[in-house]
Formats: sequence, C-alpha cells, structure tokens
Amino acid sequence: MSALLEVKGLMKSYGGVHAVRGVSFAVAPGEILALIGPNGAGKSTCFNMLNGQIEPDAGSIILAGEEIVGLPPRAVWRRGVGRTFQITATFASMTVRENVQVTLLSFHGGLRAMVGYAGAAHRQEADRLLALVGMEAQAERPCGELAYGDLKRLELAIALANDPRLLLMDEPTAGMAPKERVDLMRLTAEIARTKGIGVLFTEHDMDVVFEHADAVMVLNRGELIARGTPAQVRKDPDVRAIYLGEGLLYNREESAA
Ligand SMILES: Nc1ncnc2c1ncn2[C@@H]1O[C@H](COP(=O)(O)OP(=O)(O)OP(=O)(O)O)[C@@H](O)[C@H]1O
Repeated sequence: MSALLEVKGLMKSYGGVHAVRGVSFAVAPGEILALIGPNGAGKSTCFNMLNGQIEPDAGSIILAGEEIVGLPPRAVWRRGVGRTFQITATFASMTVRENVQVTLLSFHGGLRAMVGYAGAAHRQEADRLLALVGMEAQAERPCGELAYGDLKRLELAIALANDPRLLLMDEPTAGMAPKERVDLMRLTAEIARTKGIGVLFTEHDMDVVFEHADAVMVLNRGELIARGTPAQVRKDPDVRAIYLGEGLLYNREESAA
C-alpha cells in the first residue's frame, strides 16, 4: 500500500539541544502507529512539525504526495491533518452538537458569517459525526457537564470534522479509567480502519500502546531507535535498555515468570 505520510530526515534543534535528529518514517492509510519514548525524547516536537506549528530545520513531510513543510497549521489542517490534545479543548458553555458545528463552520468557511450561534448550520453533518462516536444522545447537553470519557469522544468527533487523512493524537487516553481507554482506542481504530485514516499517537501507557497499535516507533534523544510490531519492539534490546527498571515493556506472562 502506498504511504499516506512520508517523513524524511526531520531535524529540529533548540540552541544546543537536538530535539529531533534525522527522523524518517511512513504511515499507511488506516494504520495505527504509536510514537513512544521517554520524557524529552522529541515526540511533541515531531507532532508540532507534522501539523505545521513548528518549521523543521531540515527534512521533508509528504502528505498524500504533497510537501507540507512550510505551510501554516491551518493549511496543514485543511489538507487533512487532524489533531487531538492531551488536555481536551472544547467550549464548555456550548452544547455537544454546537462544538462540532463550530468546527464544521470553520472548515467550510462560514465562521465569519456566524453571529454568535451555530444554529442550523451543518447540523446534520454534526449529528452524523456525533453518531459515529456514540454521542448523538448527548447532542443537546452543555459540554461543561460531560464526563471525561465523553469529552474525549466529542474531541474525536471534532477532530474528524475536517475529514482528516491523518490524525495526530497526543496521549489520547491520559486521565481515563482503564475501561474507557480500551473503548476509546477501539472506537478510534474502527473509525480509522473504515475510513482509511492514518493515526499517529503518543502514549505513556504501554498497555494501550501494545494492545492497540499496529506498529510502534521508539524515539530516544531525538532519534528513532526502533520500529516494528508491538511484539518486535517489546523484545528489542535497545528499547529494553531505555525502559530498564520501569518494567513497562514486560508482558504479563514474563512478569509472572
Ligand atoms: N521550545 C523549546 N525550546 C527549547 N527546548 C525545547 C523546546 N521544545 C522542546 N525542547 C527540548 O527538546 C527536547 C524534546 O522535547 P519534546 O517536548 O519534543 O519531548 P517529548 O518526547 O514530547 O517529551 P514529553 O513526553 O515529556 O512530552 C527536550 O530536551 C526539550 O527540553
């Protein structure tokens, strides 16, 4: 399958700190790819370059055949790079549906014409997106009342409003209960595979990574040191050395042995 995203030789330094050093990888449509690494490894810097927030010092980011380095974040978003954040960003005083409608208005260019209230605009499309994440019954509720797991599902609906080809998810399950984590990742994977959306996510919870990713990439001090299936990465000696002592990469049978 041809790549949806091709990243080659990505570099970014801050003064003497090489935050990202020669990172290259590809994401296929529908692939769920985890980017892991210790604190300060360069994950956020990579994400910020992928969505145009930070310009790389060198390297190339090809999305569906088009170079996107140098484009501002809004142009990158318009070309189909969606993002969810560790801390959810919704308008608490608006209803669930209105939050999705505002994003749809922005995407379809109607935001300037809007006078304070999303009203009927893109209502059906908003409801379709809410149904996709199982939130249709909560469309009329103010966001400020939502449970955390529901907020994360709403955030996913908002991230889908620009019809993304690639979804960047920054610690998607942070702060969630174990059952909610599994549900959110299953939902994300199902939507991504059905629609052919590539998903790149960072995550500190190794259970989430090893259960839900098709492939895992490991960053250490700005460099990619491993890429493979969860089973391959878990066995990789370099990866084990980084996580040594944290016990994070050992599966349950090994821990029991
Ligand atoms: N704006 C900046 N100015 C200076 N140094 C920075 C800046 N942003 C990141 N860095 C440095 O670049 C390196 C990579 O940081 P980055 O935030 O990308 O790591 P990370 O893997 O996302 O870490 P975490 O898991 O803690 O979020 C770190 O050494 C960090 O201190």
